[in-house]
Amino acid sequence: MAWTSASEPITTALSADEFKRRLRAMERYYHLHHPFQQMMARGELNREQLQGWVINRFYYQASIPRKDAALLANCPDPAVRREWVQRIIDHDGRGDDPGGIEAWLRLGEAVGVSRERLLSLDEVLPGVRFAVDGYINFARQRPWEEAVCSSLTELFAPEAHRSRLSTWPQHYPWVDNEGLAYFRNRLGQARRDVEHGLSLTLAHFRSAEAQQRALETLGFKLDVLWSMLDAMYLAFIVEMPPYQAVEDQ
Ligand SMILES: O=C(O)c1cc(C(=O)O)c2c(n1)C(=O)C(=O)c1cc(C(=O)O)[nH]c1-2
Repeated sequence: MAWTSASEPITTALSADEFKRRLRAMERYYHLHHPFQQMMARGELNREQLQGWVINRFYYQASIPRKDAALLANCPDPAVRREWVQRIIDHDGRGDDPGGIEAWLRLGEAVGVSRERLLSLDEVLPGVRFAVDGYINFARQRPWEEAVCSSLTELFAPEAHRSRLSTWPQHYPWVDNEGLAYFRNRLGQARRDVEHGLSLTLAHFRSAEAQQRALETLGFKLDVLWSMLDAMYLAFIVEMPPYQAVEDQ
């Protein structure tokens, strides 16, 4: 895998600063750099392609609280749970706050996809489903500290949200600006999440072996995000959705 061969194995325990630097260096493989997102930022997606991204990414959004609930179920530390539970509330909402999943449904409406169509999950590509389910299952099966570490791609997410906020109004003026609230809301939430996730990762991955495992865990998560976009690229850009060859016969 690209991110493993590009990264020297850790053989002696790194200082916190050096370990953080190594985690941040994984940004090079973040999905922001995937050709699909590059096309999105350059305004090269047509309406159906942008809609396809919103429809498929909805499966990720809808699955994040289930992933976080799996982490909580594995975590015996009430202090960690007390903070981590906020992530579920951010997505599901509470009281007057409708939450991130609702914000994504509004993003769907802003790009011309009804909430019924998003909620049905009927158009989620199998590759996207497998990648996202892989993330949920990882949180179910692995120690909670690794699930914490796997969320650290959020270190890099604010740049992705900022890019969409600055490029969409210019390139996709037909998208209602109100619909971009999801990206605006995540800027603050991701910063807070990352501080918590990073401090837990620094505290729990101290030996060389553990730090190496942390890099590999972050690499696994990069794979999840990249694979989702590979599936979308094949279906919407190459125009080779699953089973098309069979159906064309
Ligand atoms: O739009 C993006 O590029 C992006 C990336 C990520 C990420 O890096 O996992 C998340 C999000 N958005 C996001 O909105 C979100 O709520 C979120 C939660 C998590 C996580 O792993 O717990 N990642 C992300």
